[in-house]
Amino acid sequence: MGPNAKVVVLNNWTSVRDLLDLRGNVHLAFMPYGSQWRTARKTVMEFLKSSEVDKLLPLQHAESVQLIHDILHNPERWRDYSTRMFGAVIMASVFGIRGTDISPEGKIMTFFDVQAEWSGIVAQGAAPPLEVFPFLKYIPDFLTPWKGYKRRLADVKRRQNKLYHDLASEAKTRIDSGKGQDSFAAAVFRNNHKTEYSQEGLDYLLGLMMEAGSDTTANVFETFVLALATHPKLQAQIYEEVDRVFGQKVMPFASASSDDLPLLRACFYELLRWRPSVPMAIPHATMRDDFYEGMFIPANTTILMNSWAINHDPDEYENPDSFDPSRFLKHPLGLKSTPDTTDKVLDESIEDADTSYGFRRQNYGFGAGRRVCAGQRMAENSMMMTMAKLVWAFDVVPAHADAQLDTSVHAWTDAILMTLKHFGVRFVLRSEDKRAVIEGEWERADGFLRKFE
Ligand code: HEM
Repeated sequence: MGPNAKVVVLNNWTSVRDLLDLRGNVHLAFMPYGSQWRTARKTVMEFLKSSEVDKLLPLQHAESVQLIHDILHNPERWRDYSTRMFGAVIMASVFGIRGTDISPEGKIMTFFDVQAEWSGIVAQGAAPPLEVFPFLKYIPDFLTPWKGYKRRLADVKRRQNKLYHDLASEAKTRIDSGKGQDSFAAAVFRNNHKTEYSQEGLDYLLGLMMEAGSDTTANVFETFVLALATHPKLQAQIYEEVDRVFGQKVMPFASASSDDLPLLRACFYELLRWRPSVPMAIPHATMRDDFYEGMFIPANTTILMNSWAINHDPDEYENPDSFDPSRFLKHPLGLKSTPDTTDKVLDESIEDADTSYGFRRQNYGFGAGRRVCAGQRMAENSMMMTMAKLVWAFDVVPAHADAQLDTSVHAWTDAILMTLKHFGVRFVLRSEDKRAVIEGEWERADGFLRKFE
């Protein structure tokens, strides 16, 4: 909760547009909106703008080849490999370091471990509501339901800081020795005479990219695997599309610009709508007093954007709880009708909002307002690359033919970042010829990825 213990939950897209996108007088609870944030956002946007991010496609291709090769050889560990892959794309592009290790002590798994712990600690209801009941701080820790909360928070923060610091130091040493010159870290170190980040600021800025870009994307990919296993007819249609474009002899190289894969792209949009991995986005907070539709919202009120409710609004989406990518083939925003666009003054500055639909965003899975996800294009490239290869290589089926896989909300953990609980799937190689193609591509990919060692 915000410092004044007040919370406003935005449950429809028009209130998100009005309060976050058009007024923009809010900031993120975790890093106040101010000059420090503006500098960081500018640095991050420079690296994540489409023209720069598309240069990472060969890396995303090579890493996704490794993912498919890993699944082919050891399908039981597919989730470890998916975690590794999305972490490794950020490690290589941000720090210039290759991430191959999937042992629990390796950098990527340590990162995911710390991240899961942090996400659990800050989840709604897991932290003591000290702003509402200040007397709680006088109650001995062992008598509260949040027993050990402070110690756990301090411990996770210490582990996180150490990990970020170690990664930044390793990147610096490599960059000083002439390696990793085109990484985000190298650009940040080169320009630091202008931006003047402290050591802690640098560690945090680089760590933030890892935090923001890896498990979010891994979660969406894992949801795709579940969607394939539970929608065999749809899977056959996606395979048909991928096969038509790439054929049998090469592994797909797909990206956000692949206009010849409309169904695959629709799957990406539908995954973000159906099961948004950050269902309440990141808490924002108002900087000053405000009025909205007759309501007074004092400064320092926490603003929660309920992407889940927006994405499942039955007035806007046909059968909102069904996974149905075709809705995005019928309507660019996946809607059953066009929302009213006439009542609001439009502001040309909103990124990624479609003016033809009254500044409604294409989807709300990436948040909204000034703090909207900076990595949307990078996420779409990574997802298109991996989804196309997965479908090209394997038929994804439930582990037990007669078992019904759960796709209800109960199949996910309840935390800031929704993660799928265990579910059983098998990956059936589509043809023996493809095994040889995968092995050949893997050799080339491994050669490419060696430059990050
Ligand atoms: C499908 C995958 C992804 C999802 C669902 C996602 C979702 C989000 C959400 C919900 C936010 C908070 C927005 C808000 O508060 O309104 C966010 C912020 C952010 N995301 Fe993503 N994200 C994804 C991938 C990425 C990638 C690949 C990167 C690249 C490193 C990235 C970088 C960022 C950054 C830097 C921010 C913070 C922006 C700021 O505070 O100014 N994200 N993301």
